[in-house]
Amino acid sequence: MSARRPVVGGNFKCNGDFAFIKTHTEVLKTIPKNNVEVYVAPSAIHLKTLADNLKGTHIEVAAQNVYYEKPGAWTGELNVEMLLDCGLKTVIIGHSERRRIMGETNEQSAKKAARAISLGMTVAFCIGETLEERNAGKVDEVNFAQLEALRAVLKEADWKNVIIAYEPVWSIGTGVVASPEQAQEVHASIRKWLGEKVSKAVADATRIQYGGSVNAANCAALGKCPDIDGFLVGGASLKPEFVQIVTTLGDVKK
Ligand SMILES: O=C(CO)COP(=O)(O)O
Repeated sequence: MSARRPVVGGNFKCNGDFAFIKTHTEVLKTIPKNNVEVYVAPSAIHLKTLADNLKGTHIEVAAQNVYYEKPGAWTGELNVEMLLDCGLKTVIIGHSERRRIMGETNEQSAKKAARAISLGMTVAFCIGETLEERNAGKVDEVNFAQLEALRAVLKEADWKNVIIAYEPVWSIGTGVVASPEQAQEVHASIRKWLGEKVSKAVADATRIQYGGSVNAANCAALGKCPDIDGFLVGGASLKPEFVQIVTTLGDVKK
């Protein structure tokens, strides 16, 4: 067994209402307390309600995004202090939907991560290539550029607060999951990059989640890969299937 604790995140994205949050709370409470760390990220408007609902359980609530500035005149944004005030410890940063739809750059994503980490939060930092980039043989180039922006703003000690989420854009919400071989290959090169650019200790300790069309049927094969430490789940995290994904990962990582 790896020394890295498996970790599964559920990214609800821009879905759900308060009635859903209420019924899904009961589903989430059935997640077994095993060797897997679990966080779920509802929309900003549902954060406090879900955090209150899950208080005292082993399921952590995380945010999907945060701004990189201190509190101030930033209409429409949330700052790190607000997330902490909500009792949150983890925030997803740099999801491909933010990068590609909202136009967030590598540098902006890195600044968000740095500020969250400087105030003690853990960051699930998303990276990943498009199909066009993969077909052009640029998988490492794209992922390493996204990671390099993060490396540039962190000290070595900060990496203990980083989870990397490798989410190939072509696999997100498409039903086209990366094969275990494809995912393992990229996870291994990310770990090698960490070893070369940060340190061997950080490479060994940093958890790398796979994200993109993960479901109850494909998670066991992915979870058996040595460099896949867990998943960031989108669509399936809105369903009872999410419980099964956590259970299965716990079993394959025993
Ligand atoms: O983007 C994702 C998680 O952040 C993955 O989404 P899907 O699991 O719906 O493909």
